Amino acid sequence: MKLTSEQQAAVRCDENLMLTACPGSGKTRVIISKLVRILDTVRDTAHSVACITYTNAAVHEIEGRVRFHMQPGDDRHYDICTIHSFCLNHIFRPFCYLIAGYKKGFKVLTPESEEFEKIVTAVSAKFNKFNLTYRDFEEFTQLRIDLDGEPTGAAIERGSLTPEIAKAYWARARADGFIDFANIIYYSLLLIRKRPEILSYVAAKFSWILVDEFQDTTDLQVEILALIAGAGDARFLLVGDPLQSIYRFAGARPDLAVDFAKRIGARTDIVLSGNFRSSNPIVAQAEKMFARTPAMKALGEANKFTETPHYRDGSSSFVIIRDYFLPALAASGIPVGEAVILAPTWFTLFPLGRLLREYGVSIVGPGARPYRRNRQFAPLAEQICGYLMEPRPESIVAIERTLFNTVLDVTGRAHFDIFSYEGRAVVFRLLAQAQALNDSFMGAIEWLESSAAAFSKVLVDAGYFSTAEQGIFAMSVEEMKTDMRNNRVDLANLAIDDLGIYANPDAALKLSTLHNAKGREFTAVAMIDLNEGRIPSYYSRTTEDLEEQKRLFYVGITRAKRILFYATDNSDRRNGPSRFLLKGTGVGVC
Ligand SMILES: Nc1ncnc2c1ncn2[C@@H]1O[C@H](COP(=O)(O)OP(=O)(O)OP(=O)(O)O)[C@@H](O)[C@H]1O
Repeated sequence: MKLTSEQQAAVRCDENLMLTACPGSGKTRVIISKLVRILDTVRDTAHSVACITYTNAAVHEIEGRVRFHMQPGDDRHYDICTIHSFCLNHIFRPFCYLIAGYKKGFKVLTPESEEFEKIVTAVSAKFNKFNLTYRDFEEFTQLRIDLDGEPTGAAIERGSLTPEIAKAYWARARADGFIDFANIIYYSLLLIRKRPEILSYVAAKFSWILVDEFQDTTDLQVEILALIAGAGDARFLLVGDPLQSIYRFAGARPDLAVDFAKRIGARTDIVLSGNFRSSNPIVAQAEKMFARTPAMKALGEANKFTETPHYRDGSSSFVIIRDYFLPALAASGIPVGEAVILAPTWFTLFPLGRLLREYGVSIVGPGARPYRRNRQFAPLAEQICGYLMEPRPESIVAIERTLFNTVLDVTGRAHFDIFSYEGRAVVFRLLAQAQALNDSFMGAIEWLESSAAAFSKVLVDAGYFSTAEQGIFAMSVEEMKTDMRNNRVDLANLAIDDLGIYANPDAALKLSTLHNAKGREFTAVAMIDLNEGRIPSYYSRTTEDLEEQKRLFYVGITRAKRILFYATDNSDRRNGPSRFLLKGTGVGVC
């Protein structure tokens, strides 16, 4: 793997290091090279290296890339994980028998699980809250615990939850033997704080701990790492970019990262300043927002692109995307699948998505589904609707995989023959049924009801479902309808394409919030809704809030490789262009 001299210096540094890395600077490459280098030193010892990343997607990416460098037996010496799985596997699981309520074990309460839904519904009912929307459910996933053990987080500070509801939720989860992500971190901290023998056991295990996206590590997480650092000989490579810290609402604070680095005496003099992602004009925009020291330089292939970033003001985001962004993509020969529309909040993306689809552009939705993802018929229905929208041979493999998981979910039986010739024939039968129903021009709800019945019959004939399991899809459709009604979806006008957007077709235009775009890159980016009040949002009152909004804007700019579009909406005359677009306070395009 080719490394720049800055990247090499970071990999070779054998002391504690806090590495500040500009956007697109190849942090992943550095972390992988470091991991491979450390493995050479721990192979014949009892030690390991932990590589803590921010998301499961990052875990998979690093795992996939590290595999090429591994020797047999190496897997005992490294763990690539999120901070939650680090705490779960190395602290909470081995010692949970010490905690009342978890003495006999536990199950993790994931937001996709049915138990999560049951617990949230039951606890909300106690507080007289019924007909929950996905926002209500989401608020429970945002709950956190502070260093004193008290409930906190945006859902309490500015959402609809109270500390009493949070406590009731956790008590109920615990009574049922479940633990959520917030408590995994909290109990792990308690265990190592109160039991020195546990702390030294954990600290002795690791010779190195590598932490990616360190700027978004929360107070409790930093405390856990600090205790481990104080109790053993583990060295730390902390990689991050304080200018991309955008999770304050989740408890992240860049100043904590700096304090921790000081506490462990980490070097801070190595910096990655080469950006391999973006063109010169885009890097120049980012530098106007935050001038870095040393300045960020465009070093990658995108260097050859010269398009200057555009600003457009229009009567709606849709009009700007239709009249300027899509033609700009076409003029540069960029497929829409390589482009993204980024907005400060997801709710403006829904109506935009619908207008774009009506205009004939296939899109990948803003992520939030109007029904719960664990509905048993939903994944298969989405994949098949995706295929109806855009019949691509690659989608067949995804449908097969989804069918396998759905059958496993419904029946508890793993039918590996789904991946055989016979299995593929069943998939084609499902697609033929789906197409026939689609051809009769029905709405999405009628299609869901009819296809639930038709698909069940195909699966019974194929031997994947028993006759007793035949009605499960229909029940699942009823649950999806209830969810959608609660989420105020206009069922009468729901189209089959509305469901297909969740199947994630590669060739579709992506719609995402700025937050969800973190860590990703796109050939072309249109940032929309860039009005005062939206970014910075109305909620941003303090200097810290405003700084965080500025960093969010910066994350948006730095996702682009070649084309960057800024759009404001002049339909609401009270809110002019965001200060981040102006000279002096921003990129200076208007
Ligand atoms: N030494 C190098 N030579 C050529 N390309 C490189 C080098 N290092 C990294 N890259 C490429 O740069 C791109 C950006 O890398 P990566 O996604 O790791 O960025 P990042 O630092 O995580 O960015 P961000 O903080 O914005 O998410 C990748 O396509 C990667 O392959």
